Formats: sequence, C-alpha cells, structure tokens
Amino acid sequence: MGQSTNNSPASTNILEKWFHLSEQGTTIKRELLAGLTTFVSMAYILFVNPSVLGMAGMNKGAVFTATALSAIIGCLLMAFLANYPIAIAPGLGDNAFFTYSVVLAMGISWQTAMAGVFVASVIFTILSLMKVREAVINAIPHDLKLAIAAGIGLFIAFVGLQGGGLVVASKSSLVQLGSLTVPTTWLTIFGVLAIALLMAKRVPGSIFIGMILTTLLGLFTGLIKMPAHIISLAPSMKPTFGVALTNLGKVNTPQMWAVVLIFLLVAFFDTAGTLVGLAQQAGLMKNDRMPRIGQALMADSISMLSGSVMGTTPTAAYVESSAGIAVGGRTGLTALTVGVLFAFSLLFSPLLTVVTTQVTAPALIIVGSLMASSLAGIDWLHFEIAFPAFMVVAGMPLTYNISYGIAFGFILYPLTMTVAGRRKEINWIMWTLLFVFILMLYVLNVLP
Ligand SMILES: Nc1nc2[nH]cnc2c(=O)[nH]1
Repeated sequence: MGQSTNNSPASTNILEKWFHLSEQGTTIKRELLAGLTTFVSMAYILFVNPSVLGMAGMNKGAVFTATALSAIIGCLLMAFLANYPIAIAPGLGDNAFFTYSVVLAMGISWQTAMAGVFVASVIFTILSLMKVREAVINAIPHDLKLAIAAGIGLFIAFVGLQGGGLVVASKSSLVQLGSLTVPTTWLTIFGVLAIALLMAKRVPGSIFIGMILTTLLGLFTGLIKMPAHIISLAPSMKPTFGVALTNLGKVNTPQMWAVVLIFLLVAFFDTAGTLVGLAQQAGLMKNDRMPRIGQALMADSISMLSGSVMGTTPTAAYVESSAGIAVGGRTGLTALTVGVLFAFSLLFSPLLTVVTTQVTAPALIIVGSLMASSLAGIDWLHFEIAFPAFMVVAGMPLTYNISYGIAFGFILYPLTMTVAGRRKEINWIMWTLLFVFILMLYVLNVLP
C-alpha cells in the first residue's frame, strides 16, 4: 500500500500479469511512449471523421463523441482480449465509402446507410467467432487484397485533393488543377508540405502536428475563425444514437444488400490485412500465422457494432499503429494507452470548428499515400494478376466509388487467371464472388 506511481511493484505486477511485458521484452515506459506515439499519429480522425460524415448530413458533434467512444472500446478490447499493440478507430476508407459512394452517389439516407453498417458488423462479429474466418481470409487472392488497400488510398487522396481545392471539375477533361489564386487552397498546400516534410524527417505524429500548424496559419491569417472555447463536455450523441437500429427495416433492398456486402468486405479485409502486416512488423507472428487473430478481429467487430449504434462508420485496425510499434510497442498496454488518451480527447470538441476542410484535406492526401504503399506487394510481372489489380486501383478514384473498383477486380481475376492456365488457383469462393459482383453492378448501376 501507499505507492501510487506506475512503477510501484503492485501496479507493475498487475500490468505484467495482464500484458506479459517481460515475455515480450518490453517495459511499461516503452509501452506508454508507443501508445502516445500511435495516438498522436491517429488523433486527426477525431476531426476528419466528423468532417467527412458531416457531408453525409450527420451531426458533427455527435460523430465526434461516437468516434472517440468507438476508438476507446476498440482499443480496450484489443488490449484485454488480444494483447496486441494495435489501435482501433473509425477508418478513413470506410467513412469515405459511406459518404461519397452510398449517401451522395447512390442517394441513400445516412440513417439507412448506418443501419447497413450495423448489419455488416453483426455478420463480421459472427465471422470472427467462427473458424472459417481463416478460410475466408485465404480465399481472396493476396494481390487483390493489396489492390483494395491501395485503391482506397488513391480514393481518399482524391477526396482530399478536391476538398482542399487542388483538383476541381473540368468540362473537357473531367478534372483539372484548381486555381492557385484561392487563399484557402494555400492552406491545404501548406498542410501537405508541412506533413510531408515532417514525415520525411520521421517525426512521430507528423499528421497531427501538420494539422495543428495549418490550423494556426489559418487562424493567424483570418482564413479560419477563432473557436469560442477550447475544452467542454463531450457533445451529445442524441442526433445519431440508435438511428441504425430504428432504420433496420430499410436495409432489405437489393441496393442495401450490395452496400452491406461492401462494408463487410472492406471492414473485414482491411482489418485482417492490417493486423497481419502490423504483427509481422512487431515480430509477433508464429509460424507465419497470427496468434489470437480471432480475438483481434473480435475487438474490431465489436467496436464497429457499437460504433454503428452510436453513430459512426466501421472501425479498422489502424495502419498508424506501426508508428508505436516502431518505437517499441509490443503488447496491449500500448493499445490501452491509446484508449485512455482518446478518453481525454473527448474534452476537446470545440476545436471541431477550426479543423476545416482545408485542414483535413492534407491528412486525407497523406494517409492515402500511406495506404497506396501496398502497391509494392502486387505481382506486376504477371498480366493475369496485374490487370485485375490495376483495375481495382484505378477503378476506385475514377468511378468515385470503392465498390466498383472491387467489382472490376473480382470479375476480371478468375477470367484472366483461367485463360492464363492457372484455373487451379481459383477456388469456389472466387467463382461465387464473380457472380455476386456482376449482380452487384446490376443492382447498383442498371437497376436504379
Ligand atoms: N487500416 C486502416 N488504417 C487507417 N488509418 C486511417 N484510416 C484507415 C483505414 O481505413 N484503414
């Protein structure tokens, strides 16, 4: 009794018992530093998520609170169920699909779309519990999984370039460079440069720091208005809480089933792929397999489920966790630290008004470039693989729809592989998906 510091024998013993720190060759101090590093690398989502979902018509304050709470739930579950140094929060790929493809392009209300997220998360949770999850993960060709991540990267970068005014519509060529005489566009240019240079210098939390610098420049030049307060109680989730449940009845349409399928595919494969990549980076794979992958998927699926009820799009295992792993994070204590910091951040909602589109745009562009790095793993030398992968990557930004990119790849892949004499490598799940995606194109494009 009487000792209350983190390093007291009692608390050390508890943390040791929960997280097996010495077995993983790590220390409390290193895990806390890793958690702080990952948190500052991903804290931008607290402002970017309300900005993107706000465009779908959702209440920004409620989304802010739902974002923080779903991240807290995800990180705590990751810490205690799976003991991995991996943080969870609403993914940029998923919120972009929700707003730009489902709500704005297909004209589905955000309320119905959120009910779709809920249904997808229930299926995801069931899948995480069942042993077939490994079979499903292995059934999708590695190159297509990489192409999906890279395509989403290009898509969100495109969204950022437009949001920041750098790319605008053109009558003759569809897109062109925006005007460099617009002052707010220069805020975005400054933000991209600031973050890119900080990243090139390997500064932890580059995105967060770059966004703060851009906001300060905006405030200083009068392009952004001063906030009324800096801290306050977290905004109420009343405008969004439970909406997914009250709209469940509206999911029963062909369009919504197609949307549910894409939410499920993106959420499941994004998290599964990211988990394995991060576990490899941390040296936590055993015989080329990830121990406790079921628990880690479960942590994500439950936070996605609770997020959809509270009012946010699917959560993902964050690629930014690699920043904390790079500074030594190896256990769930890193994830727990991120969760605690998200709890503190609930107080900072008044800053939502200063984080404008020009401030969030650089984050989208830079995270897009990070996600595009999976292009490196694609087998470009074999046309039967390279072309379907290319069509996934090019299809997402150019059709402004993540589902179409995925559909192009899944329809082409079994065909090009078969003609190339590699039919044996295509399993029945891929043939089934070929027909599912042809049906999906019909439902999303021809039927309406
Ligand atoms: N894996 C992953 N990491 C992210 N970091 C920010 N957004 C995302 C996302 O959608 N997926």
